[in-house]
Amino acid sequence: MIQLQQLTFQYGARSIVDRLDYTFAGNAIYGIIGPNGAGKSTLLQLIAGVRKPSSGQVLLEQRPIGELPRRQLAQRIAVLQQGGLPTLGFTVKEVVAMGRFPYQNWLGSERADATALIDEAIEATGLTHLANRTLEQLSGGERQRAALAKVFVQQPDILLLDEPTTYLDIGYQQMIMELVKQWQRKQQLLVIAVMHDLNIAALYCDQLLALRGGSIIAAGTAEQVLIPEHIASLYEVEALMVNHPQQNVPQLLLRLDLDKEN
Ligand SMILES: Nc1ncnc2c1ncn2[C@@H]1O[C@H](COP(=O)(O)OP(=O)(O)OP(=O)(O)O)[C@@H](O)[C@H]1O
Repeated sequence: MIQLQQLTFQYGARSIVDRLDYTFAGNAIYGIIGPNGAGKSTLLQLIAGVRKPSSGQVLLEQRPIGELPRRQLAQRIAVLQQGGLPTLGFTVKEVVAMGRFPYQNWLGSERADATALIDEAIEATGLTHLANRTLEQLSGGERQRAALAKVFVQQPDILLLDEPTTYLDIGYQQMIMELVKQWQRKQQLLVIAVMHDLNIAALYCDQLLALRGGSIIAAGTAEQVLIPEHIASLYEVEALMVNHPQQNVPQLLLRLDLDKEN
């Protein structure tokens, strides 16, 4: 469980994250939505412990996140950054194995052999045939899957995803979200994902948190959050909501101003 208590982050006098109170309970996928510059990535960095709050706090099981030793934090929280992984000449297998760093001693070895876990993660992400290729020889979608395999082997109980499907075609978007969902359900993880695609967010997230100007303007299920009034207030667009015929969740269509076209 992650609790935000009056969480605030400022650049100079400007509050990027402004006195947030919110609880992320375990075993669910939370989506953070909101316009560009709303403070979504900053919030994720505060939860990851890579930024320090200006005031207020992030609690992990009642303890301020800044008090936890780095290594212990890395065993609990994994972060999938925007754009996947940098390409530095490492193979898929080498990069995935790096997910085990938090469990290794200073000689780079760990008590249990993690080879089977690494192979399993590579297989689950459909990368077995690419395991010995270097990252620069992969497509963007394959690289994103390698990044996901790396966080799988980190065996966290909290997974933070910063726009996990950006730059991916719809096939890869669905594959990444399906993998995350299957893994989340199997391991009962807490997943917190910054999402730009509201329709994907509605399909995969159990709860949504809508941010604008560093404040929460709505929180709840997709049905509660994705209503035209909120969409207008977040993005300044007029939305038409339709029901997904299979999943019974809202999906968004843009309303066109037909007068403007003539
Ligand atoms: N180093 C910095 N100094 C000053 N302001 C910054 C700095 N880094 C980010 N900001 C500002 O903080 C605000 C929030 O940025 P953040 O990246 O958290 O937004 P976001 O909601 O993730 O946006 P996006 O959807 O565009 O990724 C933005 O207005 C941004 O310009």
